Amino acid sequence: MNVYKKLSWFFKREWKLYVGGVIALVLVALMELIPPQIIGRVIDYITESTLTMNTLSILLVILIVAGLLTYIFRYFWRVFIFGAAYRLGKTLREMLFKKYSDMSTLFFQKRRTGDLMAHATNDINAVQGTAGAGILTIADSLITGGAVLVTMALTVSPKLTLIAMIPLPIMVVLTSYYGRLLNKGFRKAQAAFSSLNDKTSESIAGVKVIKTFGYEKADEEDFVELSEDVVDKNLKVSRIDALFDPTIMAVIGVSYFLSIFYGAQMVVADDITLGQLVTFTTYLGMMVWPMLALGWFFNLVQRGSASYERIEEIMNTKNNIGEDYLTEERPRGDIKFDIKSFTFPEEEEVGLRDVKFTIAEGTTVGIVGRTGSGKSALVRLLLREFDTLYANDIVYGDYPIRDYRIDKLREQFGYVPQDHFLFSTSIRDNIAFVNPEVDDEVVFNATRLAYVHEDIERFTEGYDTVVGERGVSLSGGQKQRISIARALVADPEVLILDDSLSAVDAETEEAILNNLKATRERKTNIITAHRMSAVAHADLIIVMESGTVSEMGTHDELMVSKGWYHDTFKAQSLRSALESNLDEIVERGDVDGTE
Ligand SMILES: Nc1ncnc2c1ncn2[C@@H]1O[C@H](COP(=O)(O)OP(=O)(O)OP(=O)(O)O)[C@@H](O)[C@H]1O
Repeated sequence: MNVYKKLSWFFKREWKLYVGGVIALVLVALMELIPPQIIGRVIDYITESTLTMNTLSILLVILIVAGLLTYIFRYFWRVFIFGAAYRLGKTLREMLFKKYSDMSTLFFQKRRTGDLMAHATNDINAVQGTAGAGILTIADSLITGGAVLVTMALTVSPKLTLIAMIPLPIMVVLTSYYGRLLNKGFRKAQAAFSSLNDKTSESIAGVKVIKTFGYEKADEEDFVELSEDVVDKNLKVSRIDALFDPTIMAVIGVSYFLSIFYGAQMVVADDITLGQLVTFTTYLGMMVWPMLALGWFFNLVQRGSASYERIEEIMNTKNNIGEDYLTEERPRGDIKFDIKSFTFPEEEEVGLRDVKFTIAEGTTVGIVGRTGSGKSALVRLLLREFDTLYANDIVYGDYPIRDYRIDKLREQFGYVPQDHFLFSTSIRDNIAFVNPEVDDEVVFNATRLAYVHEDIERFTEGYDTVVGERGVSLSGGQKQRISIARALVADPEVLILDDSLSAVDAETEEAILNNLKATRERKTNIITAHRMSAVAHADLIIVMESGTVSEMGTHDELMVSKGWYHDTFKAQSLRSALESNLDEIVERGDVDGTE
């Protein structure tokens, strides 16, 4: 029942619909009381030989009117109560989606996609069931059941009514016990469904890897195993489900037995007429639905509670990004990194330590270093992906980054992440993502800067080409350059390219960097890269090594100091010179490629 208390905010909001629905249910219950009365009267008139054509016609007209009104009121309770439940589903889905949108990347790192999707679908459906069919079943069972009981007592015999109701408490005890069992089983079934959901989405996303490794069969077996688990858990729920109806029918059977046993004796003793006994048993037949509804109610409540608890768990998860801020100002100015130590969430080892450097406003800073040295971690800290896990601070302009409103801070950046992502929509919409209303010229300008305009023009559908799941596959380099164009459209104060030139050849890289140099002269640029050529032109180069800064300076300074940067730059230059020489030799035909 707790779930209703938790949903009280919704019932308060939609009370009019629920009151309307319950009134319609009461009216249906009242209308349904009429036919048994008429049947009893007709039987008694027949046994007393007093039935006239006139009386019969009046009784039939009453029956028809009652039937019509029942039809109308049934329609209204459905619209009111189920309508309210759909609104609950919509509200919960929106709340959940907002929560997902507000959460940091860490949240998504820890949760499985399928699980998050299952919350938004299956769990919400179960809660919706509690607010719709749940309310219906309890209201109907109380109203119809109550009305039938009172009528039985008032129009036939209170004593016989009491006798017929003797088995009722047994039913209430048993069905609420089944309900508790069902809660546990249903939670497990929902969790199994989440895993299956997750497996499906991962297999679809990773279909290329699965196929190239010839892993289809093993993947299918994994899927079948999870699918069997879902069936197994749901079968357990069904076994509990299956206990409800037979228990209720058995209780009603006992009630019938008691009513006929004692009712017949009362007819013989002239305490009630035969017509009254028939009316009584007809009413008892009408108790079948309210009792089944009561059983269903316990069932729905437990399903709804299990699912609501799962949703609540997500809603109560705290965002690890602090939401307090000190200033409404937009960040402007130099960016000063002063990180004493930073540890990744749930890690023990320090990820970054003693990182101290300044990115002057309007300059270009390159960050290089071996793989895993902490280049992306620096960028992610600047974007406030991890908020509270480091000592000292990153100061942007006048305030530490944590003192700005997060949306204002992030608006300053145009970020091209390492694992770039394109939406399943047109290339144009992908590029104009931050501002769909932007002029085509702005989009073209960005794609020219990112050196991808001509590639896009070559597609039959040009900028309207749909990418991803529902459209063409783009090359890694094309995706990267479209992602760069997307970041450039907003002409951000700070452009961050996190290893974003890795999939383009050296010439394209040079062209893009020249474009950026020419157009972003007064803006800040942060470029992380593996190719030293991508940062050689930067005003400041930071070399990272095992989470700390090992070298820092301009290209010329670093070449003089002859450290890792110098060695890597030399080695990479030599390799590219050799490669281009080799290309020239092959082109001239001096080398027979086959031998
Ligand atoms: N969320 C995380 N939790 C724990 N460790 C992490 C997390 N993200 C990154 N790391 C670890 O931190 C280290 C630095 O990672 P980072 O991505 O910053 O390296 P990088 O220099 O950008 O590497 P690459 O050039 O390969 O992209 C790596 O050892 C990585 O495994």
